Amino acid sequence: MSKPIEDYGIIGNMISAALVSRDGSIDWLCLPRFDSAACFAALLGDPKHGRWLLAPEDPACRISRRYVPGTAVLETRFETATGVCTLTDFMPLTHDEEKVDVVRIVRGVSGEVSMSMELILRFNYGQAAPWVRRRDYGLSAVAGPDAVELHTAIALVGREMTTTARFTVRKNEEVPFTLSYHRSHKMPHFVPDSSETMARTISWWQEWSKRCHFDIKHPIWRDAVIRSLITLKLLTFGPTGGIVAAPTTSLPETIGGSRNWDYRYCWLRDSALTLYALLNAGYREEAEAWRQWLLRAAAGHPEQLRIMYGIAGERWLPENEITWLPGYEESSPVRIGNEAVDQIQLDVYGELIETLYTAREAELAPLAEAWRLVGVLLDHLATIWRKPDNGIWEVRGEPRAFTHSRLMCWVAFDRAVKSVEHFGLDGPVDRWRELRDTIHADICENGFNPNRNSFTQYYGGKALDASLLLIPQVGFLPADDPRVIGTITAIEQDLVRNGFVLRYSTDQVDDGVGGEEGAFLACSFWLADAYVMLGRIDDASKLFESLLAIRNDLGLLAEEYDPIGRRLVGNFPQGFSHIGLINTAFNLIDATGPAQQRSKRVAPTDGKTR
Ligand SMILES: OC[C@H]1O[C@H](O[C@H]2O[C@H](CO)[C@@H](O)[C@H](O)[C@H]2O)[C@H](O)[C@@H](O)[C@@H]1O
Repeated sequence: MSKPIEDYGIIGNMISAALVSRDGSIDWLCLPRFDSAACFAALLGDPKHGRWLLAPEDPACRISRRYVPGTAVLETRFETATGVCTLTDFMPLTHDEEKVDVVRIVRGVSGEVSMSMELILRFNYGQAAPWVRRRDYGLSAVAGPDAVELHTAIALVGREMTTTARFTVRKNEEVPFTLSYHRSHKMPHFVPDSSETMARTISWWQEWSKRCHFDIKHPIWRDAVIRSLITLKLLTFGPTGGIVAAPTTSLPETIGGSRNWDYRYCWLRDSALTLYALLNAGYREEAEAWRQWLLRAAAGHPEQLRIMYGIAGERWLPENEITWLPGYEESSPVRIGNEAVDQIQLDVYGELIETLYTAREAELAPLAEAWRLVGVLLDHLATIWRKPDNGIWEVRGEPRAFTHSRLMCWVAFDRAVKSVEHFGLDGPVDRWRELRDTIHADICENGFNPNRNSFTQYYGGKALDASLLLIPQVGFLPADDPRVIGTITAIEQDLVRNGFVLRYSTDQVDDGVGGEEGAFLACSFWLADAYVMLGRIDDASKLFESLLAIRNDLGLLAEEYDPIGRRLVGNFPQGFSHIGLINTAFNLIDATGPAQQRSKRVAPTDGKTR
């Protein structure tokens, strides 16, 4: 039986991440990297697909939890009839991509608590039961290329391919457990001292989050922004700077449906908004690493530009279904890999070129190869911008002339022109200006439906699309242009469900998948941004507050929200949603926030305290 998505917290070390449920069970962990096979996959099945539980034996205990402030160290507090204890979960930082540890420390707070542990290791996404050997420090488990060592002083019992233990913890006692991954042909390693490692991990995260520049006059929003930044950092693959969209695969967009995708990859689309979020919050180093990742990933022939890449820039991400996992609340299939990698999505040219332009505006070190890449990409884009594509939402139905795709083609040429104008860079600027104007006219003529008084999802259609909320934000038309106001009004009328915004209506648009989906949270943040740009600050604040209210108790958001079932759905936690939160918060506290910066093509404020 699956647990609500809200029940999960994330811990991680910028190599991989684990989901820990309220009841003390790690139900998702891929080792050694985000995109490796999971060794705990109960999230998409049940405990026999792998999990690691540490919990009081008393099922009636009261549970509360929090992150140690400013960190990714999770603390769950269990109150039982006989005493209170905490469980602290974290993943120590590491420079070695192949040595990844999870540390869990049970600490007595008062009285005594009887605890039990259950470890079910199933490598290869819940399928491969390992060989388990007893060791003087605990156990070692091997399955093919993978091995883990469990270090504990507690006596272990092995039964039916499950390792269990029972122990009692009293006030001020600490009982640590560590699980350390290594390649099975290599030597195991140890986490030297779990308490010291915890102290080091806490202080690293607190130093990191102290760097956030967000006005302390708004403490609640500031906390939300810091949690979102920590989440974004946790989605970063440290060695390369790539940022995964989410650490999970196949958490469904509709419970019981088939809209289940693998998000453990890096999308070019999410890049420009990520850069604004990082730079405004003062994280230049991370922004620089992200830009470097983008440049390495996109390097090569412009016709071969992909819309997403693996965490090190891999291009081969074939999509397969895992038949032995039943899926979250029976939502099948469970997919590994993502077929969208081979799609044509023309907006990515605009996303990428805007990211490089913004980096230059923000005075990240100028890179000659970045400008060369822009020229090569635009030569190609000039020949293909009229082609039908799969669009921002990666539809698997018929390719169309999506309005948002063309909008971002306009952005691509616009930012190139601005680069020549602002930085004196060399390029065929007259040709780019001409193409920019041609695309602008084309969108206004074919992407706007006068009868609906709205821009539409694709040329000649009637359906709406929430991506059109970005029209003023990217500087295509001012927010008070009647066509923009008409589009915002139409979206408010047609795409808002119980206060949250759908990407499009699955009743009116055939996206080739079937079934419904929840409200896409990034789109709700974009509506709040559009309100800010229109000066409707109260509406923006209200919407932002209602988005904050649907975060789980740890401040985490999934990709979508089911406004009828009132629960988070989709992959979790999702970068796009948290990027939306950060950018909207900055827009709300500052008239020159990311939406204005983007529309005016000026630099993010680069971390100056507001
Ligand atoms: O639901 C349709 C598509 O959903 C995924 O893509 C979404 O997530 C991406 C990453 O944040 C985002 O860039 C994209 O715009 C979203 O639609 C999925 O990966 C696709 O395969 C799927 O068709």
